Amino acid sequence: MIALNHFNQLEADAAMALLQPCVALPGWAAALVAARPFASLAALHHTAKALTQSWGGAELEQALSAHPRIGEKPGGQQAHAVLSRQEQSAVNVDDRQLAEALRLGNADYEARFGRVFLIRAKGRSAEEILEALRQRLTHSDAEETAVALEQLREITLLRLAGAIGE
Ligand SMILES: NC(=O)NC1=NC(=O)NC1=O
Repeated sequence: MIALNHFNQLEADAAMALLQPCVALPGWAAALVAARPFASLAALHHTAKALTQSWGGAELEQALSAHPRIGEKPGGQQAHAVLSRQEQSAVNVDDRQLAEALRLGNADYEARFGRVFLIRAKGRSAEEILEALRQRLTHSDAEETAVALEQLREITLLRLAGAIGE
């Protein structure tokens, strides 16, 4: 984590590199970097959130390339893989029955919507995630795109909060 005033002063490419693991949408990071300097963390988060409002199906598809399935903790040391593992740390898939239910749920979701099931995993147990997955399977395409985008916004802003602090 770096301080806001340090972020404000970083070279643009270093600032972009810091934001890259938040979401695989370079346009969002570039717009946030261009909006510096920020007078407060609240101003940073206000702008960061505002910049997510224009996201639609295309952005969701692009962003999902950097999100592993729930329950499939990604390998490797790339920043977004490390973050995914941390976010999914509470998803206790040692319970084999639960792990299998998540695996099947992911498969059902992908068959229904044609993309990976995305949920803000931080602070949620595997049971809560499975329940959300089952509930979201009942959504229309439009409803589910909106819900998945909201989860992407939550994950992005949580990662931003982890990258830049006081
Ligand atoms: N498919 C997913 O929902 N992935 C993820 N959710 C998170 O909160 N972090 C992830 O990588």
